[in-house]
Amino acid sequence: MMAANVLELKAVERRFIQGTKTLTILDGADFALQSGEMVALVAPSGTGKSTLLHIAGLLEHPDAGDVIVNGRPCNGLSDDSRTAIRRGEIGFVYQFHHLLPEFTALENVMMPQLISGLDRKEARDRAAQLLDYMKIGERVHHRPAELSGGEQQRVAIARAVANAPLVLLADEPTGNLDPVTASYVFEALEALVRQSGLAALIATHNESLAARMDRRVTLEGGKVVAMA
Ligand SMILES: Nc1ncnc2c1ncn2[C@@H]1O[C@H](COP(=O)(O)OP(=O)(O)OP(=O)(O)O)[C@@H](O)[C@H]1O
Repeated sequence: MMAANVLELKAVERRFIQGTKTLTILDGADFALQSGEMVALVAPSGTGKSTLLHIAGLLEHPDAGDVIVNGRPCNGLSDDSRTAIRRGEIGFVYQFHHLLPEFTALENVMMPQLISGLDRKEARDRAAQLLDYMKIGERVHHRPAELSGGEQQRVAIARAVANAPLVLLADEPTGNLDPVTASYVFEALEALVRQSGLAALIATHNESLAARMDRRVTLEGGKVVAMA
């Protein structure tokens, strides 16, 4: 049996008006991500990787086409329903960690779970477990500014998966790190994805990390195409 598609993009279009020009960034982009799969999105700067991830993560609407999360077409849904799907099914990791500076690592990972209605004890236990898994165990009570760049990113990854999403979308998650730290953070991310059966679409400029994923796609003429 084929694995289920947890995320699909169907004929997605996205244009931006810049001055008098219209930039066509996505032009009939189709893509499908199966559960348990790790896919690298590798494309030159400015071709639309972030745009595609934002649309896939229901942070932006496409101009045409649809995003289907776990079999559910999302474009026609209300903002509240899209937000509920985003919070429950999708985790996002950015190049810069975007952790809340006044909260500890543990509290940062608890936050999305508390917003989803989990009680403090459950949220704390799961956060501690995830941080342990990401090898932050000893530093859970540190604030982001007291953590290294690699540690901050590992906390951001733990936070992204705190609500046990189906899909993890990451926009250059190691882009801000030196190669050794990038590789270490990626290893932790990979282990987490493999262990949880999560599906991940990861934009990266790092060829050696891309080579470790199940497949690689790029953007050409506004479409998603397979890479060798
Ligand atoms: N809100 C916006 N308004 C106008 N133009 C935009 C907007 N967002 C993105 N663009 C343009 O769309 C193009 C694609 O941007 P995007 O950020 O998706 O590229 P990217 O492939 O992620 O680039 P990078 O690798 O540099 O992050 C760029 O030319 C950008 O200037």
